[in-house]
Amino acid sequence: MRWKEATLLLLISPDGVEEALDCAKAAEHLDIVDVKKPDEGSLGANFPWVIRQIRDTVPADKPVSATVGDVPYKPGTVAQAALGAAVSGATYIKVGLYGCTTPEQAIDVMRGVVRAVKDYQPDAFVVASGYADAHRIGCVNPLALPDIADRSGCDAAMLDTAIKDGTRLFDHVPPDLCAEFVRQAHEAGLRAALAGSVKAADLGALTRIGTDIVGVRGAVCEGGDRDTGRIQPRLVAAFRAEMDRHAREHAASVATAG
Ligand SMILES: O=C[C@H](O)COP(=O)(O)O
Repeated sequence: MRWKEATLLLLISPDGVEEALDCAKAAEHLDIVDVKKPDEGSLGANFPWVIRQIRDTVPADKPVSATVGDVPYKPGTVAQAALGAAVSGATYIKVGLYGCTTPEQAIDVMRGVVRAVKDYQPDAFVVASGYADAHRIGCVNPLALPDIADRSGCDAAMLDTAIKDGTRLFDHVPPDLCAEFVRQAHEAGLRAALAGSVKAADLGALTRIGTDIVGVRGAVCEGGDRDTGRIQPRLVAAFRAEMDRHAREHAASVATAG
């Protein structure tokens, strides 16, 4: 995919084909459609045929991403699953390194994923995801993700939250540490993606620190509820409008400072 420098992209995660249709209605307001199965975890993997149906549902110019799951430390299993997501039509492949307790384990898993996916589709975009609330599940430190992504040949480092209990990205990794995450990712030539019950109120900070992709579900679901609410095209449009407003304000303040 061609990357617009210094632009925050919006990734929205429908839970299946019906919600992907709602994303398609709001296609002009989003950048990436991310297939997941929230009832199987924060980065729960959906079925291959769902990925394929969603690829057929959303406009061809919108990349489809797929989560491979909150994965165990089983590099062969995960590499094979990641290839399955790519064969099913996803061009962004996201892996949640849930069962990796050390950077070495995480690198092991992601090297396998990168090889499996890029042997099949060299321009696929591979994302290594850690968890902002890693301390609650005992997995690898979130700030290790840029180095893990870099050393395994990924395209992006990401953070999400593992436990969706209303706590947000910044509750676990405050903005100054997220800024360090983004800085390290950029220094390694990677993109930085951030998610975790992100709300419109977080967009100012995410914009200022130079985040490349913001991942959202709950904030664009009816009632702000990622489990019982459905994605609403009008909420996607409103969220995008807030992103655009912050982008304009940030550009103006940079121009003034310069
Ligand atoms: O990748 C993005 C996630 O689906 C974020 O979901 P959430 O905003 O409900 O935490």
